[in-house]
Amino acid sequence: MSPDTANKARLYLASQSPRRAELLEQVALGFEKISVDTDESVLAGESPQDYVQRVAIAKAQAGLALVEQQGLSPLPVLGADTSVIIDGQILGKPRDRDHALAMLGQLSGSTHQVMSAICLCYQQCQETALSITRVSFRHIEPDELEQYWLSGEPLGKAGAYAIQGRGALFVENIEGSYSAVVGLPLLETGQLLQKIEQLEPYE
Ligand SMILES: Cc1cn([C@H]2C[C@H](O)[C@@H](COP(=O)(O)OP(=O)(O)OP(=O)(O)O)O2)c(=O)[nH]c1=O
Repeated sequence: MSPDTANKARLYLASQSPRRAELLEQVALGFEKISVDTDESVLAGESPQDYVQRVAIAKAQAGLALVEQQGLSPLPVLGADTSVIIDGQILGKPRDRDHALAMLGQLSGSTHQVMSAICLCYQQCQETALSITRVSFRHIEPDELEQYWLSGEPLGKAGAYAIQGRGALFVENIEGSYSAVVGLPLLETGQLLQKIEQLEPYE
């Protein structure tokens, strides 16, 4: 494993999302990436808030277990989850073209929420934060949706769009945290890291 930035690592990023790594680089928070595999199925009756937080916690805990198993240097482990919520429905990453077009069709001409949860685990401590952003889309024509799918951008993105990419052409308004929509609420990440670094190390 090699450091992902020139800065001294302050945390492990338990994520395969290139966006999350880029966001940490943007604010010069030194980190090392670790890879974990987490089941992202929604539980019956689970609220969107509970869902994103539970998955972020699961990713961080899986990362912490890996760090301990491999005897890596002890640093906080960050897990995150981002979902798009419309009419109480949780939209994750699209399975295929039809799924992506159905999601984008739902988002067209309306307002949705993007929920991004983070969890930092360090020894016996666990801190979580939830960021909720409102995003409004203009109406999108069916042929635009098709073109957007063909660009390849919807795959791997919650709600089948990327605000940091061509998806920005659909965004009429955003109220909340831009970085949280891209995948990692940076304000909360900095705050939780500071908080967890100040805690007494576990004896
Ligand atoms: C809404 C939106 C989401 N996304 C991305 C962020 C996340 O990578 C992805 C949501 O899926 P996640 O399950 O949160 O993350 P992931 O599977 O990509 O990565 P990992 O679990 O390994 O950490 O959607 C954007 O890049 N731009 C956007 O505008």
